[in-house]
Amino acid sequence: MTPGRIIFLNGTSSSGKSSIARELLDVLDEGVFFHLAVDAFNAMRSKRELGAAELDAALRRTRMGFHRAIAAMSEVGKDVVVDHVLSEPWRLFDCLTVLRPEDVLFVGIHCLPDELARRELARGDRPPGLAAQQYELVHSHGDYDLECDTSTLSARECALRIKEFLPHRPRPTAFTRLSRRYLTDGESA
Ligand SMILES: Nc1ncnc2c1ncn2[C@@H]1O[C@H](COP(=O)(O)OP(=O)(O)OP(=O)(O)O)[C@@H](O)[C@H]1O
Repeated sequence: MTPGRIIFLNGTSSSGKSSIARELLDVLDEGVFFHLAVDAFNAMRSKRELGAAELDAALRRTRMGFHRAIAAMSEVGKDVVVDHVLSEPWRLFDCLTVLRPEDVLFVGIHCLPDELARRELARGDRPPGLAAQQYELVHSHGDYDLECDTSTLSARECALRIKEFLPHRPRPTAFTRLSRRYLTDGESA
């Protein structure tokens, strides 16, 4: 069975990942893509109050499960658009461990800090300062197949750029280069 393609969108909160993922499902007309969002996985959890340590452990395992769900969908031939925030090094390392690197198109979603703060205030459903706190962390590995800046492009325009790029993605992929750096050569983040 041919593995499904994985379009992996990584950026801070409010950078526009979910908006791009929705547009991608609309514009990608070859194959059937599924949008897998880390937020949606977190929202599946029962709402029982947890202590700080228990919550941390639950969130970590939820993310590990999320990474494996992406791998499982791709393994059974489903194409996926992933919407994630790689704000801790282990999240990227875990993805590098469980996903087939050649199947991943790794897309950095950027947005200027002032615009992120404006969006956070306007949407009102994210704590102020969340995006700023993640800003330096999410792109620290510094390698992508493609990057989009939503300060200047609409979600639709980003989706169209990704669609156009998908058949021409370079080999080795960014995930392959990152696997070599972090898993084979043992570089730390
Ligand atoms: N390209 C864009 N230009 C202007 N506004 C945008 C753009 N993309 C998204 N937005 C707006 O920014 C807000 C956050 O967008 P979205 O939910 O797509 O971000 P996200 O990265 O998925 O955030 P989170 O990780 O917090 O769920 C929304 O109000 C959305 O309408």
